[in-house]
Amino acid sequence: MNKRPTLSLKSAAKPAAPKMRASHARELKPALQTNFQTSLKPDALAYSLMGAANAIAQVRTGTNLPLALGHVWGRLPEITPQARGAMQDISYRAMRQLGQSEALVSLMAPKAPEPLVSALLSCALALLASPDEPRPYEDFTVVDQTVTAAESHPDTARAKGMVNAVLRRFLRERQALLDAVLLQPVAKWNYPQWWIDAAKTAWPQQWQAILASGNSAPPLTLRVNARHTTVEQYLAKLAAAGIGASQIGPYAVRLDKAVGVQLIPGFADGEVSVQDAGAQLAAPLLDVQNGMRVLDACAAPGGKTCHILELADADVTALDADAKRLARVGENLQRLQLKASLQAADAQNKDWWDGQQYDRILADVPCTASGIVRRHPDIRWLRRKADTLQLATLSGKILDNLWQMLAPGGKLLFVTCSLWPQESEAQAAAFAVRHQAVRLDAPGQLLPAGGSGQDHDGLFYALFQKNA
Ligand SMILES: C[S@@+](CC[C@H](N)C(=O)[O-])C[C@H]1O[C@@H](n2cnc3c(N)ncnc32)[C@H](O)[C@@H]1O
Repeated sequence: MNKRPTLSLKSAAKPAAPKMRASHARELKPALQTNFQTSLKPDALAYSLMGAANAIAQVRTGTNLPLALGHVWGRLPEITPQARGAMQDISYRAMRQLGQSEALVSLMAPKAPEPLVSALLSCALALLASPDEPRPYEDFTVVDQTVTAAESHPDTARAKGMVNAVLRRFLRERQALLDAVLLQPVAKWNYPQWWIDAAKTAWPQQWQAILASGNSAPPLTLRVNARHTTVEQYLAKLAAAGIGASQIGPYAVRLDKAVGVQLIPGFADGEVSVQDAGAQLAAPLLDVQNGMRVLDACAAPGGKTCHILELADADVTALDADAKRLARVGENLQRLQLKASLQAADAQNKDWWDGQQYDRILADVPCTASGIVRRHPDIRWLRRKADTLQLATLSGKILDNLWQMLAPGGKLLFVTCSLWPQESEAQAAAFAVRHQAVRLDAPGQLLPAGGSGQDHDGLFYALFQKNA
């Protein structure tokens, strides 16, 4: 029996939605129920669809997808690893196609559906309109299981007939419906309109490729631990385990097909870590030598902290404002058998600092994360246009504070995973002027890229030196 759940969703800022016809243009009501307790069996697609829909409904009211999935999984003691994987897969697909799915629903449903119904339809349509060939499930199975899922939950049961009608109509009129909605940029690109406009303004030549890249599934890229092995040796180890892979950076190996970390040879022993090839540029650029005092000022979860320590015997302080996230730096250091001092503190302040200047500072500042949307397809639906300026203001304060902690002759590496110049190049240029900082050679803006021999997220790097 489904219990009437009690927990209410955090009602955060209203999410951006694609253009809707008049009857849909009213505010979406926040979902009132997030407890996902079900009589469905974990091996049924309906079970995974309902779990994924629950997570998507939470994203639409401001919760990030990993957290939302965590809430759902936490309420399902009987869940299997397969069902967890299926929920993850469906919800990530749904995020990548949300603009299109919501536009389709807006075209077909007689009135705006309740949030959980809308989310369930988005999950089903992401499977039925999947760009993959073949599609992940038979059309008939998706429709049947979505209707079963709708029937199983008190928030969706009344909409069962409408769900059935919408999905069957989509199957009958697929091409005509798609042709109609794809005239809307939000449906075509699957980003909020302000995001599409920002990409066009910042990157007039590349915006389409950038948006398309954010909708692709990310590769699984590993960083080979230089203290343990070499890329050549590790590639041989992968080959022996029957795992296809290629080198795409000095320490970066991209697997041909993603696998769970438990299946990656040597992962538990610290031979490799999961890290995007673009992010792997940070530690070498920082040019850390043995014995240096290094501050990693926005360190969690510690990918770059660990890479620095794989390359040099340095005295590293890993600082992060989020104590929970900082604990993950500790876990990563432990797996890799590395040591750093962990400090939960705000990089805008000096109250935690012992007054001794650093030889190197890494400032991988908080940003909109617009360069890593292929890994986090929920970000585009969670961010607001005003976030860019707000985050740029915060990161400017962090940079100004850190500069005072840098020794004369020392280097500060400023990093963002943003595509927006306000957070990146404009910030770097203004910083250089404010502090008369010498700007050293660094990649600047790396747009997200795939293709032979490379594959990385969108990142920005600026390297500064303090006059001696
Ligand atoms: C881009 S992430 C860092 C990723 C990390 N360098 C890595 O490679 O794994 C930015 C981090 O900044 C932290 N942060 C946000 N505001 C901060 C502040 N005022 N002071 C210090 N850390 C902050 C966040 O908690 C987050 O972990």
